[in-house]
Amino acid sequence: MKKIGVLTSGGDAPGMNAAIYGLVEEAETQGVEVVGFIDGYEGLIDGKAKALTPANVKPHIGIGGTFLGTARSERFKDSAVQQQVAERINEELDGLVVIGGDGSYQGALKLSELGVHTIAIPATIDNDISRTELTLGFKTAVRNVVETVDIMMQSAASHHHIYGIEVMGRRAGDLAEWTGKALAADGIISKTEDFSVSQVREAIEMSFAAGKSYQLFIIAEGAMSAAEFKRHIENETVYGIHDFVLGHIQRGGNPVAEDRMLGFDFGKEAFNRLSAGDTGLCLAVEAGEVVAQSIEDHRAFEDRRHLS
Ligand SMILES: Nc1ncnc2c1ncn2[C@@H]1O[C@H](COP(=O)(O)OP(=O)(O)O)[C@@H](O)[C@H]1O
Ligand SMILES: O=P(O)(O)OC[C@H]1O[C@](O)(COP(=O)(O)O)[C@@H](O)[C@@H]1O
Repeated sequence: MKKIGVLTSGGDAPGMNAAIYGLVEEAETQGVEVVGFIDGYEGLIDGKAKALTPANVKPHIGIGGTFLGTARSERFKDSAVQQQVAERINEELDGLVVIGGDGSYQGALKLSELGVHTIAIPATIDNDISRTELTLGFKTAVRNVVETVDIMMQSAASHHHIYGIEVMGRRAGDLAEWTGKALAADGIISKTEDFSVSQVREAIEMSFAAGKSYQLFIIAEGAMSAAEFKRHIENETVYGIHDFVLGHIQRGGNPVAEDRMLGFDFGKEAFNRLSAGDTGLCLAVEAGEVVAQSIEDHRAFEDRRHLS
């Protein structure tokens, strides 16, 4: 193996830069060159890349986002484009590492079917990839939500307000569940079927009766919007709701140590897999260890707690 490529794709996730570092550092020990494609599959299509070394990647390991840039590339979904890209990559490189979420995995699978040696690394704040205990960025997003809501609650407590806060997660409820627990929320709506006006009313009444100074409901974006939550509660009870969408504050921020360390491990393992001649694999955490699985098995995401 002489030269490999790496790209970050889909929603950025803190820890992506650490994964690139783990890959580049391991590659250097084996004398293998690494190029980083700019803006995910967009850079792959246009041949936009830069040479990566441990020295030029290291300054980014403590920073959120991805210094390579990322994109949601519609162009790459076209099979003729995939074919052209695969032909070029097969001439120029000995392998490719794709760092991204479940959408990016599908692109990685296509490339591997077209003969490009491809390994995928799970990176998304949603933690919505099947058969891995963790995705890169999730723990940092949990930290972001908890610290932000802690601040918001100081005002809520002063006014005895009821907050309905919508968190990200696309179709998955992990971010809502983890942060709701950490914040001792009065209710966590992580799936649509978790929502019941009477339960929310009861929770508010119990909370007030217990003398709590504020009420907090954490809502997964895939379950319902904070605006919908407010509408239901205000139409069907006497209570008023302050609704918030936390938005992209959840996705940025310097990665927590766990996301950096996991990134290093994923990057290193991705290199070792390519070096062993593997392809069509994605990395995962199982019982706390980094393992490799077939990307194809992830197609249906059937064993995750996805929302309908
Ligand atoms: N079925 C597919 N075939 C080929 N490429 C895909 C497919 N689905 C997604 N992709 C590529 O992966 C990119 C990222 O996917 P997206 O779902 O936006 O984010 P994530 O990877 O974070 O889930 C898409 O913009 C597209 O370029
Ligand atoms: O930033 P965008 O493009 O509006 O996308 C928002 C979506 O991206 C995420 O933040 C991350 O999703 P992915 O990692 O799957 O791309 C979701 O939680 C959210 O639904």
